Amino acid sequence: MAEVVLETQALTMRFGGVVASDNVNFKLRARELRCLIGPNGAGKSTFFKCVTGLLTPTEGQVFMRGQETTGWMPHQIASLGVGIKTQTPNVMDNLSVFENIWLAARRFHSVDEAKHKAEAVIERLALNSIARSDLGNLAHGERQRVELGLVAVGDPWLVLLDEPAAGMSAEDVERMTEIIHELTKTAAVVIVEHDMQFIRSIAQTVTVFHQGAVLMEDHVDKVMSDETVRNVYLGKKAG
Ligand SMILES: Nc1ncnc2c1ncn2[C@@H]1O[C@H](COP(=O)(O)OP(=O)(O)OP(=O)(O)O)[C@@H](O)[C@H]1O
Repeated sequence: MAEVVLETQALTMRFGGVVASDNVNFKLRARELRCLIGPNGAGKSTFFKCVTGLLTPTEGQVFMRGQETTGWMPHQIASLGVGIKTQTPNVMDNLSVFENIWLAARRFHSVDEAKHKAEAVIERLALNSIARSDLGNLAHGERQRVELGLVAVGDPWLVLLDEPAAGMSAEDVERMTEIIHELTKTAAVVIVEHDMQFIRSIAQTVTVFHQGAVLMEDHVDKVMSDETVRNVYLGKKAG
């Protein structure tokens, strides 16, 4: 069986009296693709933030390739070879796509290597046609793809994405799907997502969150036809 690259043990996050993440035991193996789903307020973002270092869990532990990372800062986690895309854009509008990706590559590589790396990522993610355009002139979907380029340039073995398809057109979502499949050739990928069409097009296994806890973890088709899950999405009490 493939190596476990991400694991949480009894991960719990409280905000005052609110248990936003409730005793979550999660495991992801090398090159696995997993979507985290659930209705609004289910605890997906809180879990994502605890794993990516934006929050320190109140209780429990996070492990990446067996290394405990609980309480680490996002840049420390990134230095392990983990690519993180949050909902806050991390790009410079007045620089071109190539320059943005080159700058990200410089964090890991020498000047010359960074150039080769940036060119390779642009090729790999099919960004050639917009490589010389300034970020500020790009459409929303294109910017999202460039942000995945910034993630890919570090050759991550684990990629953590918060709503990469948010606000995208159907065509953009299709391109994003291709990029994510490309990433899974070399990395395990976790995606927090709302867009069910997108989830169906990329995911095999999904983890459903409800009231901070994992309600179900199974194949996307099985999950979507499950009555408890359907009730949770419709706001009925989970039985
Ligand atoms: N900083 C915070 N302070 C207090 N409560 C919070 C904070 N962040 C999240 N919560 C609460 O924790 C619970 C889980 O929220 P979270 O944002 O993780 O859910 P979510 O599944 O990501 O929701 P959405 O799909 O709407 O983004 C909610 O009840 C929310 O109000």
